[in-house]
Amino acid sequence: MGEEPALELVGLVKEFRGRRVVHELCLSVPRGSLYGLVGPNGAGKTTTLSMATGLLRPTAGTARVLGLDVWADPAAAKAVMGIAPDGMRLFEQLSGRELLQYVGALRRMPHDVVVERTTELLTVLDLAGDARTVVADYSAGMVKKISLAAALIHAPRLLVLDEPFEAVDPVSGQVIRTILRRYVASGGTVVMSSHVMELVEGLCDRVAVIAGGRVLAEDTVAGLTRGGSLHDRFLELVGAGEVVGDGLGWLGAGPQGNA
Ligand SMILES: Nc1ncnc2c1ncn2[C@@H]1O[C@H](COP(=O)(O)OP(=O)(O)OP(=O)(O)O)[C@@H](O)[C@H]1O
Repeated sequence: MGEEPALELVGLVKEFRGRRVVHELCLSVPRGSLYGLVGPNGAGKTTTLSMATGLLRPTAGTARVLGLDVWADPAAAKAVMGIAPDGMRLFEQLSGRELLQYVGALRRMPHDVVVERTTELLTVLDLAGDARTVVADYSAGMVKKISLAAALIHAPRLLVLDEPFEAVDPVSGQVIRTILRRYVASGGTVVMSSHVMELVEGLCDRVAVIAGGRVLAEDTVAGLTRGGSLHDRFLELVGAGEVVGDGLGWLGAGPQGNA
């Protein structure tokens, strides 16, 4: 029998007040992959990742992390995962350093290890100068970076990141790419959602395209793009449609402007 996948979703369903937004979704993320999840706004990426990581109870279906059932055995599954969900509520009145030390303590890590890793993460992510600033005063990009640091501090085996590059400057973006590549090279697995096709194409080895709560396609980047670009393949799969057409004719400085 082969190794269990790093993440395996089987028949995941989510309904909000009777409205189904994720439809019996199945996904298998092999260990050691850098896996991209792409899809239009409202496709169900965040909902799926939230169910996969124990943040949102599925209406039906199962999520397993390295063979551990996320909903039947949440403590064991969460111990091997690092997660940075979109819009995660952080303890904002803590400074960046305090937040990482708090997360390390929650993970029951030895204090000296937490202190050492905190300093290293803050330095690498260019947050050392703001280590004493409360997270409430961080910019959006800084929040992304401190969330990533919090997800990494216990050296998880699976990293699940919702839009990790959103609002991050190019230099930090490069640092994060290097961290993720290095993490995967050392045996970790990353699942990340993104709207930036070029980024996913350059960074990920496998991709799933999700729309309307269903997986439309799943393959290696090369298998999916077949020599073209992920951007074009994405538009082809989700249906580019007519982008604006003749709509918004009122927009501009014409005679009816400000009417
Ligand atoms: N708490 C909620 N209550 C009701 N509907 C919700 C809730 N959360 C998400 N939805 C709906 O579920 C669908 C999927 O949303 P989700 O946030 O998972 O999409 P997404 O792919 O992450 O989108 P985006 O790319 O815009 O972040 C949307 O139609 C959204 O309105």
